[in-house]
Amino acid sequence: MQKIEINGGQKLQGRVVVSGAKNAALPLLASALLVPGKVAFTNIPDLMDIQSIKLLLKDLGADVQGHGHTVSIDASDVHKVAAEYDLVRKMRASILVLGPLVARFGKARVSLPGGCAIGARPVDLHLKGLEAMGATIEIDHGDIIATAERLKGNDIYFDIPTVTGTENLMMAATLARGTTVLRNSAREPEIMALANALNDMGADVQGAGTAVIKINGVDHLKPATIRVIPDRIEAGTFLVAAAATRGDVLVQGADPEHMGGIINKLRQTGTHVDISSEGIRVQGVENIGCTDIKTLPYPGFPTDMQAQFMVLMSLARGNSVVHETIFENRFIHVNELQRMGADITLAGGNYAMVRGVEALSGAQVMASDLRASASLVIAGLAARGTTTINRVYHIDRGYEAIEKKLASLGADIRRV
Ligand SMILES: CC(=O)N[C@H]1[C@@H](OP(=O)(O)OP(=O)(O)OC[C@H]2O[C@@H](n3ccc(=O)[nH]c3=O)[C@H](O)[C@@H]2O)O[C@H](CO)[C@@H](O)[C@@H]1O
Ligand SMILES: C=C(OP(=O)(O)O)C(=O)O
Repeated sequence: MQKIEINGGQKLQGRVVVSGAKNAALPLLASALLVPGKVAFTNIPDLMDIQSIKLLLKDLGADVQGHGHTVSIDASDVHKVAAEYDLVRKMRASILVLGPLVARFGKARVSLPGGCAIGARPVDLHLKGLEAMGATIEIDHGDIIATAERLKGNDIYFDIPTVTGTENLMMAATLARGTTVLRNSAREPEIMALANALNDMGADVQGAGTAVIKINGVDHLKPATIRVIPDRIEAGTFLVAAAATRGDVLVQGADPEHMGGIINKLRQTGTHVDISSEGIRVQGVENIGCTDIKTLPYPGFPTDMQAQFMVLMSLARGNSVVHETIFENRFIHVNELQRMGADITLAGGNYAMVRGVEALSGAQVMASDLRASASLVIAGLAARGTTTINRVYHIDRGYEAIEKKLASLGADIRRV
């Protein structure tokens, strides 16, 4: 099993180009199932999760072409509506094929995603929404079976703003009869990107990016060419890595409009953040200030940046409180950071108290999930000595060529 080895202590310096967003690309690729024709995508990130969804779409009978950053999907000849357990278990976002399949083909069978390291992550709100649109839902031997001759528009209220739930229902509603209104929708930039793409395909989606999304159903969607937005979490990870190593990095192509929560917190630590037409530049400071973090749905501080930010707080002067409100078990990185000398106490109720230390020290650590892995990489970059991160496959789900990008900024990092 591959590991990443880092000799810490180098200040990151230079420029790095942000990749396309994983969490935008996954629903966009799934949305191609709605179209009887070829949909072309550019700026697709080269990641394991993208390989997983391409395999799933191929298995359903879609013609999937291209590699690297350009992919086309032609779902004219889809002959199978079942997403198998082996594909779904590798990537929870496989649930995103449920809405498109039932909307276009009247039936879908998708293995129920299990819990994962960061929490139980139920999909009940996806299923209730589809039921409200007239689908019959059964759970059979661990699979969700959804059937509907044609979905019907309805007024749907999400108990919790769910990102993939909003995306699934928005996609399903494009081909439903009549109007669907989604209330208390998630407002993440990836949802607006999906709505724009669906509209380019001939759908009528209004209000994405706000809590109320209105979708007037149409009979067919048509091919289009879609560019994936920049990855705000990858960009944020590089910015935090620059701040933690007291470096100076420009993340080219990062969209500051999508990153208000992250930029605000970086500035509260005293880190210099400059926004220009090229992207976002961070200049780290010796005396990193402490700040409290509470993860919230967008536009609040993203849970997908919590682990990385905790490393910065571990190096700050003073104490910070980190409150994770989205997932019930997203502190698995804490044990590993403690092994590197971080002073963090879990206070229950999803609170962590972080007392800043002078320096972290390199150690053997274990990655447990995607963003936990990113936090260990940042810790390794800032630490004194050598850090070896085991189970590094988690990071390949969501970071394109991470060690190459970091090496280009002067990090002493390699895969072994
Ligand atoms: C592929 C993708 O885009 N993944 C992102 C997406 O995941 P994902 O879409 O899975 O996360 P959700 O927004 O659905 O989850 C938010 C909260 O709602 C709960 N919930 C969700 C659905 C449901 O039917 N019932 C329910 O109770 C979840 O357990 C969680 O506590 O948003 C998360 C929150 O920003 C991010 O961490 C993930 O990176
Ligand atoms: C939790 C994440 O992804 P997923 O929802 O695909 O598990 C993430 O991107 O941090």
